[in-house]
Amino acid sequence: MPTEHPSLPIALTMGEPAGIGPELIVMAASARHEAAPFFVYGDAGLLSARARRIGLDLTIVETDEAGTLAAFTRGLPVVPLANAAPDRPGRPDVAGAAAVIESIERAVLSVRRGHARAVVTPPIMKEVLYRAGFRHPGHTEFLGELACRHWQDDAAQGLATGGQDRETPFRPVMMIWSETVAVVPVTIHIPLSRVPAALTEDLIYETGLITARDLKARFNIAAPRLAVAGLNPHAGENGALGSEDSAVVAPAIARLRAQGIDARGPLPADTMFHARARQTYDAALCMYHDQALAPAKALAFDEAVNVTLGLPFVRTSPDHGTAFDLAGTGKANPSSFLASLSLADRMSR
Ligand SMILES: NC(=O)c1ccc[n+]([C@@H]2O[C@H](COP(=O)([O-])OP(=O)(O)OC[C@H]3O[C@@H](n4cnc5c(N)ncnc54)[C@H](O)[C@@H]3O)[C@@H](O)[C@H]2O)c1
Ligand SMILES: N[C@H](C(=O)O)[C@H](O)COP(=O)(O)O
Repeated sequence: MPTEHPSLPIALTMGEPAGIGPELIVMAASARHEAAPFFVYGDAGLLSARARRIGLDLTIVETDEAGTLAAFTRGLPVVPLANAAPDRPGRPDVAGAAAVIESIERAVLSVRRGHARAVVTPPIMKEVLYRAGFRHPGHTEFLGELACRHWQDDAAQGLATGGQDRETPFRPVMMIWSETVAVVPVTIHIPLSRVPAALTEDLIYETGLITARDLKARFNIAAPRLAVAGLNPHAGENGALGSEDSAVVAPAIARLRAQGIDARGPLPADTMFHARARQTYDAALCMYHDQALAPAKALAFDEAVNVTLGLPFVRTSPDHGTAFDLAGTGKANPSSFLASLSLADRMSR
């Protein structure tokens, strides 16, 4: 599955201009993070201003895609956007939304066009993008659409796409990964009240298939072990505390097992994250966002990485959000962002 060229740089998006994303980028550039070259689709004025605010003396080099590797030897390569982003730390503004979206679109296209080998995205503020008309719940879902647009549509036009057929849409799957624990929310950015209806046997089965496939292909785990959480307390307590575990989750697990995948469950979610339990699986499939992300962030907030599985390219992101309370102060911890760069580098080699 990996098709990227290791000598290519990694493309960064800019993230929410008012959040900590821009300062994480300049911190990483300043640290010459493990020398895996990267560039950013961003606003050079904003990035310079943010570097100055947090006391970093950083050379910003505006360039085009062809010049990014050479520019990385001199500083932070920035491929300029058509849209501007205001430098107002802690004060998100819909005026920056077009730049945020453009940055994501161009980073994905840069991989498709062979200018980059992976995409790393600092956090976005979803609500401000919704106000600007953004139709996707978050990056994960938007990246799935961009993959379809650039890989599937190219396949339909007969262009080479590394084996992608023109019929099957990409299904992005969120995984929060760390050495401590890896979790996959089957439903992602939806209100809790909609989870039971959204949770179908097919959705759980397909999410499990994609997770197992990408753990093999991208993480070199020969026979991935999946632990599948139940939806209800005590995984439904034999139907006494809810029917979904036996009616929906268990049949999906049976289908995964029939495909040769080592999937177990439905397991009571409250007892599957303690240290001994975590030794028994490579990823926990969880039924809703916080069932997955709360344990992952509790156990590994500073180093966990958000990875999108199911795409024809590597995408990672830190596990935290925009942290408006820290933006512009220089106090944000860059470790999850640096881990995202390292993992993107490793996965795309
Ligand atoms: N990848 C993404 O795009 C992504 C991920 C998560 C949240 N978000 C967005 O971020 C916004 C804010 O979300 P939130 O407040 O729930 O979570 P958050 O992660 O931004 O902040 C939660 C707490 O953690 C702290 N924190 C976060 N990152 C930190 C860092 N690097 N160093 C030190 N402390 C840090 C913050 O100061 C805050 O106290 C929301 O709009 C959400 O949609 C985006
Ligand atoms: N659900 C993620 C989290 O809470 O960390 C976050 O919102 C990021 O999602 P995207 O990568 O889809 O934007």
